[in-house]
Amino acid sequence: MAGRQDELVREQAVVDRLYDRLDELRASTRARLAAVRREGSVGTPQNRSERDAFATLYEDRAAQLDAVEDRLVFGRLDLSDATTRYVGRIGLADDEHRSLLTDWRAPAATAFYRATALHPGDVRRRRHLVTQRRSVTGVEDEVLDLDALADDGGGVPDGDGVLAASSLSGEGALLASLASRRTGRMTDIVATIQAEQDRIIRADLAGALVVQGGPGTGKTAVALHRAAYLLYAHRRLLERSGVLLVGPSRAFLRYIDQVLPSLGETGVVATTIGELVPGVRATATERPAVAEIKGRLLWRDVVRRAVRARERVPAADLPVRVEGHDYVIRRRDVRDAIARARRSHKPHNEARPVFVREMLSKLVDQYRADVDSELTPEDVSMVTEDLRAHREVRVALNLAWFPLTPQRLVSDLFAKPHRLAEAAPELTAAERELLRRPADSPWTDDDVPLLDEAAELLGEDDSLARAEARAREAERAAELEYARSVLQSTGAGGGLVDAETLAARFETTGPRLTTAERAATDRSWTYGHVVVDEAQELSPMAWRALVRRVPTRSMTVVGDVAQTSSAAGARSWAEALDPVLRGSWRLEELTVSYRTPAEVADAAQRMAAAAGLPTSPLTAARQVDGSLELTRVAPAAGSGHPGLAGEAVAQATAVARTFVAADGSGRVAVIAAADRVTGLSDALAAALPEALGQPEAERLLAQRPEDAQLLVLDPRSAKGLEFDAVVLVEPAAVVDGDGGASDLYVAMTRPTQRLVVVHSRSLPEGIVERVAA
Ligand SMILES: Nc1ncnc2c1ncn2[C@@H]1O[C@H](COP(=O)(O)OP(=O)(O)OP(=O)(O)O)[C@@H](O)[C@H]1O
Repeated sequence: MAGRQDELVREQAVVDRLYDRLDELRASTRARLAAVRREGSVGTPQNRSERDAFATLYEDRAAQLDAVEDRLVFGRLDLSDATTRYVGRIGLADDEHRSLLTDWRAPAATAFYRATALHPGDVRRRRHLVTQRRSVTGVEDEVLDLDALADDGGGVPDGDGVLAASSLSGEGALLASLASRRTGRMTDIVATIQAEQDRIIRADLAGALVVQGGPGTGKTAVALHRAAYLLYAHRRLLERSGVLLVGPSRAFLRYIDQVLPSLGETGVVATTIGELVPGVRATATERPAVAEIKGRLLWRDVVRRAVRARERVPAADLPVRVEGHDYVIRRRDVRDAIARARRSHKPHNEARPVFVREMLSKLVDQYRADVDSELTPEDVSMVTEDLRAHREVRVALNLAWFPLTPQRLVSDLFAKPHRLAEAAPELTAAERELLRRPADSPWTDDDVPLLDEAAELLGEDDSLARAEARAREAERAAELEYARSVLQSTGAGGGLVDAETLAARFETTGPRLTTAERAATDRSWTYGHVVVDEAQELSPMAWRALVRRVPTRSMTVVGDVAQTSSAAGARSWAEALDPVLRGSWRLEELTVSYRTPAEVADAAQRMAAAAGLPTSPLTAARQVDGSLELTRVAPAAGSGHPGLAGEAVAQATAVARTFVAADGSGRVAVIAAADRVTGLSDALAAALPEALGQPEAERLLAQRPEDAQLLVLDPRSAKGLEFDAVVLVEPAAVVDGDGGASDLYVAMTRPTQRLVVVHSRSLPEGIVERVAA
């Protein structure tokens, strides 16, 4: 063991040096930040704005340096020119700019993930360093060029050498990471990215890349590491335009929210479809049949027609009397004014001033004809203002060109049957009836793409724009005042620069926000790249809303069409993407399951195949003894299945004893059809004190749902998440639910260690392997 010990000592010296360097950089960044802050808010606005910019820069850098503490360095490459390269979370150099540590995203680190015994390139040996806090606790070597190492007397250190021909890179480190207890938060995989994943992570920025893969193949991990890679490789472009990450739910976004910061990236905007439109928050869930209808692309036309319906020629001419004069709001004039406003090609609300201006000028013409004399410009503006202020005129013009918000437009469509009938003739009466709901109903995820469509066609409400313009004017006046005071106090200005020019130079562009903050509050922001996870759930209308936000179509789309549970989601990528991306997307596939043990993955694959789901091939990376348990319960007499619930609770507490630790690690989920969740949850809570003891029961029951180590949930809520162990209750009932066999596929593939299936009905086909007679 002496060889191995020596290696550990040598590596520890390197690791110490790297952490020392990290500490030095932290200290100097903090010192600079403190110096900038000390200067405070004195000086010209320009000085202040420069200082703010530096403060933000140093704050970001300090946060980045703090975030890389854990496993700062994890790899080493021994190259054929006898040099050594260390790979870690960030790049570090010494004072003379000599590289000490290579950022995992740099081209020089690619070989760490890609070199194989067959194609070693210039790599002779790849070493994985295992560290705990700042100590090196293990090394794992893969010798890629056996001849070269034998020549110079090198070799595989004893202990943890791994097969050079292994298909998994850094197998020991990988398997250790896969078997580790789950914490309820996803961790990065930067030390053990596999070659097929690395190729996707580093793929070109341009175009839409679709990553299809079965459950647990690392799609989410790959999508997040790709976002970090793209920000590194295209920093100038993406820092200005931003990266948008779209996930299926807030709970999911919380599950993954530490991954990017741990990779030193904090500027990504994360959202769900339900939060895509600022000012709207979807809180309700749609019935599947309604979700399917709302997802259809026909809403493109429906929303357009609904907007057009608010630009309308009245049924008859309307006489009005204003300040003693008689006018007629003529149908012909309204028709012409509508045509003129439409020709401006502006969105509805923004084109409204054109319509109003046109109508008022027609009415002034009537006045002119009436008084039969030339009008001075003052006369014209007085008459125009009288007309504009007159209530009846206002009402008539509003009816002809109604200013409205996206919320009002969409809500009216569902609350007023005649509006929907007029705008959506392609829907059947039964479908329209399904959509009907009161005007004040809460928004659902499926409404949001329709609201976005409406916002696009309506544009800003000009009353809002006017209010903003007034606010800007006030701000500008304040700046002008400030500039005057500067001119006075410095004695400058002798005809060379006036207060207004100076004010224009000082003019701020609003509060100083980061790209991410600005992007998140601006509906019309266009991003440099969009990453979509669980993308199979998106409806055609949701795709439209997303594509609108990335005109370059630079996207990473990850998902699994065999796991689709939304009625509006995709069953094939071509069906989902061709209408919006017109064939300009490329497909990659991931096929190794890193999460689910082989026995469980195989059962899930058999079930999915028997149910006809469009699965990708799936090979499990590891075997775990006893990972699949099937428990049949006899249906109990009387109402419901108390026997089933009782057994589920007993199994859940038993696995909790094995997997849930008091230090907060370990996660166990009971997954059941949605209508059983509350009952099972109550039964489990009631059983805990006796099963696990009062203190442990209290500890577990006090946990917030998002941190719960033992919880009951339905398959849809479990999507994208993982647990050490899962107790799956009555799979046949899961298949009977809205998500069908896809939901069961999701439920079966959540555990990293053990799946316990408790059932009273027959198991869906495939779960049990049929042995040929
Ligand atoms: N190269 C790797 N090294 C270590 N762990 C990995 C690697 N690839 C994936 N994993 C782990 O495998 C698990 C599954 O990954 P992930 O959640 O990204 O899969 P997924 O394909 O998105 O799954 P699902 O389809 O169920 O949403 C995670 O715990 C992830 O950290």
